[in-house]
Amino acid sequence: MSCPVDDQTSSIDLPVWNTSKALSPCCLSSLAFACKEWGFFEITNHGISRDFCKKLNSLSRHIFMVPSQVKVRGAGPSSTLKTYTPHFIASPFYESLRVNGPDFFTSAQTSSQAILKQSNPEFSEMISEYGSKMTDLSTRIIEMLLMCLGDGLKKQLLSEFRHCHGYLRINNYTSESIIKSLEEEEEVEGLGMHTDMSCITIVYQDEIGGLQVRSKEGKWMDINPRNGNLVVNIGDLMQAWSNGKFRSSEHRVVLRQCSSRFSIAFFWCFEDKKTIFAPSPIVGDENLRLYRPFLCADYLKFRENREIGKFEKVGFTVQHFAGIK
Ligand SMILES: O=C(O)CCC(=O)C(=O)O
Ligand SMILES: [Fe+2]
Repeated sequence: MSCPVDDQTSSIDLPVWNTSKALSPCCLSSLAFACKEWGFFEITNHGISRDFCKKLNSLSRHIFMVPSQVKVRGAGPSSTLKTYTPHFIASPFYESLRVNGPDFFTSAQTSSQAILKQSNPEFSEMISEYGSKMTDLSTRIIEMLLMCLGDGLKKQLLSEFRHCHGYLRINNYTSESIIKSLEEEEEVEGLGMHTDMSCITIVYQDEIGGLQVRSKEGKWMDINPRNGNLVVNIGDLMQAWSNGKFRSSEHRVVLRQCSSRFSIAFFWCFEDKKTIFAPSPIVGDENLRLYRPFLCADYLKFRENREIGKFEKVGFTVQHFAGIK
């Protein structure tokens, strides 16, 4: 994983949804196309300013700066609490802090208290605001996706998502010594190829960039959101629920010659006890189902247990778990 990456990449122009405007039929069809082809699109006018993210970055940095043993000890056994993911789990260059909704404030207080040995109300307030904005956005994104699937489906199927819940991962990528030794064009994987286990994920990444999506042909494409846009991607649960109408794409993060990178990923997921089974109006009259029904919690367990120490490595996706072939 620490080997330099040497693929040739190009960047991809994703459609941008201006969430403060009414959705035109043309915008809806380009979003529908992007969700099928790439499983990725961007959103703008999302209510999160650059200054807000910079401030959150600097507050998070205080937590990440704590010595490694203190963070691991403070967050408790990561296998049970999953609060803090230290370096060398997903990659040598990656660590992350998880904050659970719906009460983001309390969860952030607990995490910061456990690691810093004192609460950090400013951090918790900001996380709470971020979490609640992401929750609202997720609901609207799901509505938009249902509209992409066909006329009238939003009304018919929205209740399927009524028990969704969200959590955040604050991601810190650092690798100063290795990154500094890289040649100008060289890259390393900060987070290896994976698919997300969510319905949808909303990602803020700082100006360093590095997020890439893998095309159907296996080519890595850079995602460089402009003007502070957030990136949205389809996760495995949505791919299965939509009977493959939306694609949960493999993606990764590459690091170039820089000392650190900051991102926040918000995962919007079905409740653990939901049975994922594509509704008939989506599957259509031919009834060609691509996935057998499965319990959401069972899929999460499958992913977690099959990848001891490997985080969200691809190779075990919803296709392997529930795909009908
Ligand atoms: O850091 C990023 O930009 C993306 C992170 C990601 O893919 C994830 O946390 O699942
Ligand atoms: Fe991801």
